[in-house]
Amino acid sequence: MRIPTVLALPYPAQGHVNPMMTFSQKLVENGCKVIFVNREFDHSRVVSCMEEQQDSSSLDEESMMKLVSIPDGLGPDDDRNDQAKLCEVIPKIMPEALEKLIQDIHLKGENRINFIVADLCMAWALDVGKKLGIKGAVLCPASATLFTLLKNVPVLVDDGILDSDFELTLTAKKRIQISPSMPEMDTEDFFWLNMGDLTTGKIVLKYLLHCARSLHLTQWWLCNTTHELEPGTLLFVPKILPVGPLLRSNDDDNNKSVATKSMGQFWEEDQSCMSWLDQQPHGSVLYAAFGSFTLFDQNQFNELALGLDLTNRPFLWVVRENNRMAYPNEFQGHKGKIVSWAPQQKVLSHPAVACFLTHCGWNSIMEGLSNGVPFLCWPYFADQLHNKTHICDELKAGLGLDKDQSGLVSRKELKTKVEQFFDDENIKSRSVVLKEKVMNNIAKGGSSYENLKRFIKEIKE
Ligand SMILES: O=c1ccn([C@@H]2O[C@H](COP(=O)(O)OP(=O)(O)O[C@H]3O[C@H](CO)[C@@H](O)[C@H](O)[C@H]3O)[C@@H](O)[C@H]2O)c(=O)[nH]1
Repeated sequence: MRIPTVLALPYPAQGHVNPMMTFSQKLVENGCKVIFVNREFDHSRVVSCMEEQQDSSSLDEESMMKLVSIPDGLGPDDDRNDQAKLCEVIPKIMPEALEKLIQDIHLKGENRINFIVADLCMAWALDVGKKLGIKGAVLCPASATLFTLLKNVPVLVDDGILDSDFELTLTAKKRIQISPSMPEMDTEDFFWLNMGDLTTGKIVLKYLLHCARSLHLTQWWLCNTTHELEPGTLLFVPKILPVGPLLRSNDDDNNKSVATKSMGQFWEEDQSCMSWLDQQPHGSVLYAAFGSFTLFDQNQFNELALGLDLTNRPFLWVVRENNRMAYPNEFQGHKGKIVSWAPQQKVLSHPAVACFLTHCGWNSIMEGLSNGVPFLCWPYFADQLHNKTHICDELKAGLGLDKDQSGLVSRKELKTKVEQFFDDENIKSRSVVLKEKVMNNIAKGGSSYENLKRFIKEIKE
C-alpha cells in the first residue's frame, strides 16, 4: 500500500510546534510519513535538544519523520519573540520558501508530498498547496472558541462592536455572545487587545485575518479540543473537528519510537524533577509553569518567588532562562525544585502533583485537564484571558488569581488562593470527572479518535 507523505507546518512558537508535532506523531503511528517544517531558528534548537537527549537517531533519512526548515525572513539580530515583526515578515518570505522547499523535495524524487497540514496561523500554506496541486488541512492549536472569534471578527465590525481598526467602539457591550449556544465573552478580553501594546495586537490580528481568508480551501478544520470542553462553540461551527487532546505518549522511557519521542522542544527538558517528584507525597505539589512567552518583571518575579515560599508547600517551578530574574534575598525555596524547562506532560501525570499554577496557554490547559489536575489561573496575554474564564466559570476546574492595584499578583494573593484551593475538594473531583470525559475522546471509538481516523483515510485515498 502507498505510504502517504504529509508536510506539517507549525507557526513558529513552542505552543504551536508541540501540538503539531504530537499530531504528526499520530500520523506516523498510523502509517504516514511526515516532513515537519520548522523555521531555521527553531529547527536548530529542536535538533540540538534531541541530540542532548540522544534522540537524534530519529533524524535518520529512513525515519518516518523528517525534520526540515525554511527561513522566517528575520535577520540574525532580530527579536524572534516580536510577534508584530514576525507577522509582518512571514507572508513576504515564507510562502515562497515553502513552495521552493516542496519543489526541491519533489525534484529529488524521494518523496512526493500528498497533503499539507498547516497551523491555523499559517493557513496561507493552503494557497501554496493549491498552486502545486496538493490538498490541505488546518490545525488549530488553541481553543475552538478562539478559532470562532477570529472567523467572526468581520461580523463584530458589522455589528458595531469593533470599529474598522478592530478597537472596541464606544457603544460596544462589555459582554457578548457570538452565538446563543456559546458562552458569554468579555469584549475587553479579545486576544488582540491583550498582546502588550495595541499596535502589536492589531498587526497580529490583521495577519490572522489574512490567514483566515484561505480557510475555504479546505473542509478539514481540525482543532485541539473536545466536544465536552466546548460544546456550544462546536455546535455553532460544526465544521471545526475536534482531534484533542493532543498528548505525547508518556511511555517513552522504554519505547524510543518516533511516535513517542520528545521531538519539538526548544529547550532541553530537565528530567531531574521527576525523581524529585517521586520523593513528594501524593497530591502535595504545586506545579508552576507559564509556557514559552510569559515574561515577568523583577517585582512580579519577587512576588511569585516569595508567594511560593509563603504557601509552605512543595513546589516545582519552571523558570525559563529568558525569564530569569534575580531571586529576592528573602527567598528560601527550601520546599521547592526549580528547573529551566520541564517534561511538562510527564510532570502533570505524576501523582505528587496537586495543582497547576498556569498562564492558561491552551496546550497547558489541555494537558492539565487530561491528567485531572486542577488549575490556579494567572493569564499573561492573548487568548489566555478567555481560557481562564472558561476554566474557572464554565468548567469550574480552577481558581483565578487577581491582580492588586499596582497590577501585580501579590505573594499574599497566591498564598490565599493556594489555601482556598486545598480546602476545596469539589475542584479536584470535578477535574477527575473532566479527565475521564476528555480522555474518552482519544480512546478507541471516541470522537477525536474517529475524526483522526477519518482524516487519515482521506490522506490515504
Ligand atoms: O517547562 C515546560 C513548560 C511548557 N512546556 C510545554 O510547552 C507548551 C506550552 O504551550 P502553551 O501552554 O499553549 O503555552 P504558550 O507557549 O504560551 O503557547 C502559545 O500558544 C498557545 C496555543 O496557540 C496559546 O494558547 C498561548 O496563549 C500562546 O502563548 C506545552 O505543550 C507544554 O507542555 C514544557 O514542555 N515544559
